[in-house]
Amino acid sequence: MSQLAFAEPAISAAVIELSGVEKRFGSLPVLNDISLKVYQGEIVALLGASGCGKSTLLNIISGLLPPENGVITLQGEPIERFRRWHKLGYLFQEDRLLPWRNVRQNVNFGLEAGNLGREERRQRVERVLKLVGLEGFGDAWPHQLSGGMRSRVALARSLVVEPEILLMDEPFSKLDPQIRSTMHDELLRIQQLTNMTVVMVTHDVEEAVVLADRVVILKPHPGRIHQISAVDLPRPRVPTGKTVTEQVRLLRLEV
Ligand SMILES: Nc1ncnc2c1ncn2[C@@H]1O[C@H](COP(=O)(O)OP(=O)(O)OP(=O)(O)O)[C@@H](O)[C@H]1O
Repeated sequence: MSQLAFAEPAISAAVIELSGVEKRFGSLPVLNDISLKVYQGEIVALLGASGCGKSTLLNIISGLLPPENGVITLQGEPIERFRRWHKLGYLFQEDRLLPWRNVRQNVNFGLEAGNLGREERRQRVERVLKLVGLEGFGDAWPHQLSGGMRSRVALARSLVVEPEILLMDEPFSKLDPQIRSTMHDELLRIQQLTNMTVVMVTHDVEEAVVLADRVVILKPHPGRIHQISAVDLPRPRVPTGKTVTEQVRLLRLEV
């Protein structure tokens, strides 16, 4: 792992670029001078102690929350001009499934803000259900599903828009370790297929090392970038493997 602060990969133009981003809530400064570039097909983990502003930063990248200062561009467009509904997927900590809708209808929810025709929507939903391993479960209801399956439905709903950027806020943190690990594999498989750019929030160092190409470590009061580390281990990364354990130890010293 490169311990160089602000290490950046030598690849194409940034898909996400933040420059001098600041955020306050009332008199509380939450983010201070955040500058970061994320490149096509990268998985970047935002890692840090509770309250350091990880979720706030993700919400700013998504355009849900305006910053006080700073510039944000997505694929070179100012964020307010970025056509969010079909380029950006957002996966939350809770699966947020609607209990009165079956699996297919929950996934279709991701498309309802757009202007695709009924047949195109139907095909996309079926395609994405297959992609996440839920083929044949379209008619099931949320209450009939295990935690892992619910998590797959939420992932499908965020992928059905075929996003170029996927933002994830600790989506697997409530799953038990075995299912969590399966979801990590699934995410990596889908990312390889689609070459999506992924920014994920986590407070789990091991999750960051297993999934990310780069780990951005934030420190609190106010939230700021402390270090950016490239994780250049081969995949698949085994959480209990020697190299991963060593990286986890090194990053833990920084968090
Ligand atoms: N809507 C809000 N209004 C006021 N303060 C807020 C709001 N949202 C977040 N904060 C505060 O901003 C700070 C950063 O919160 P944020 O949720 O971004 O941190 P985090 O690193 O994601 O934390 P956690 O790991 O616990 O989810 C915290 O002090 C929090 O209390």
